[in-house]
Amino acid sequence: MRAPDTILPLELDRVGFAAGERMLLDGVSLRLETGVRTVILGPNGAGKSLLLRLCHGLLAPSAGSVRWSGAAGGEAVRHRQAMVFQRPVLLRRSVVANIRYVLALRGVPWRRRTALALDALERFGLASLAPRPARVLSGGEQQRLALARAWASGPEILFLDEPTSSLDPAAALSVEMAVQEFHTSGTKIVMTTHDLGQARRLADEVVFLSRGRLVEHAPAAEFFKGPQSAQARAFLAGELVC
Ligand SMILES: Nc1ncnc2c1ncn2[C@@H]1O[C@H](COP(=O)(O)OP(=O)(O)OP(=O)(O)O)[C@@H](O)[C@H]1O
Repeated sequence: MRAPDTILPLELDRVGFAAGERMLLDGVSLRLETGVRTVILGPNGAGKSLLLRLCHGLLAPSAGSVRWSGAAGGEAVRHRQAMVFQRPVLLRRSVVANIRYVLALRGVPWRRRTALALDALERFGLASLAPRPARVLSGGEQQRLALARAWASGPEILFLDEPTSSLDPAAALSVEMAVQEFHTSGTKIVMTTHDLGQARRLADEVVFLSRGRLVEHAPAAEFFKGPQSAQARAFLAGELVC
């Protein structure tokens, strides 16, 4: 059961991230609200993954601030988020044990862990694979396991970094359906993708980055119909490559 308070919106205030002399992200101010699916777009190297990692707390900004609403921060905030990567990070354990492990980290009593894990596997069509070693699953199954693991922890916000880029179309579609299921259940979605068809299907709003800067933040329908910036127009036309 989710606590009645919320960690959203997430506010980024003039966030920068530097590597040596190079500003990889610069001056990014952004407010991410609950209820809308946010898709981050931009050419290779624009800073999309960095932005997700900064939001999720895997990296600390070198400038500016990343602030969650109404929550104390630290572990309490981390436990209310989940992140799914392009290639899932799975333990050398069974499918069900991968989920039980995360539940243990979140302090779920051991008696409830198996039932919650099996329920999540069932939801993502993986129940029959529960006893298998996680690492022998196909790429698509591994990604669904990563999603089931995230589901079991009941996140308020789910970050996804190019979750379908190494999957075939059928597996990608099942990931999209899973993302939709999170959204319907009330989890805030923030994802990156290079698949513009997928972005059109999933996005309520688009954050467009280019060369480490936030160029547009707009409702998806507006962005795809008439992007305001030359960079976004070139990107949508397939002309902007960096
Ligand atoms: N920890 C790091 N240290 C130094 N440079 C980094 C680090 N992480 C990313 N970069 C560089 O920062 C830039 C932005 O990287 P990022 O992975 O965020 O881009 P992206 O928009 O996700 O690109 P892609 O679409 O290719 O995945 C790239 O030039 C990358 O090489």
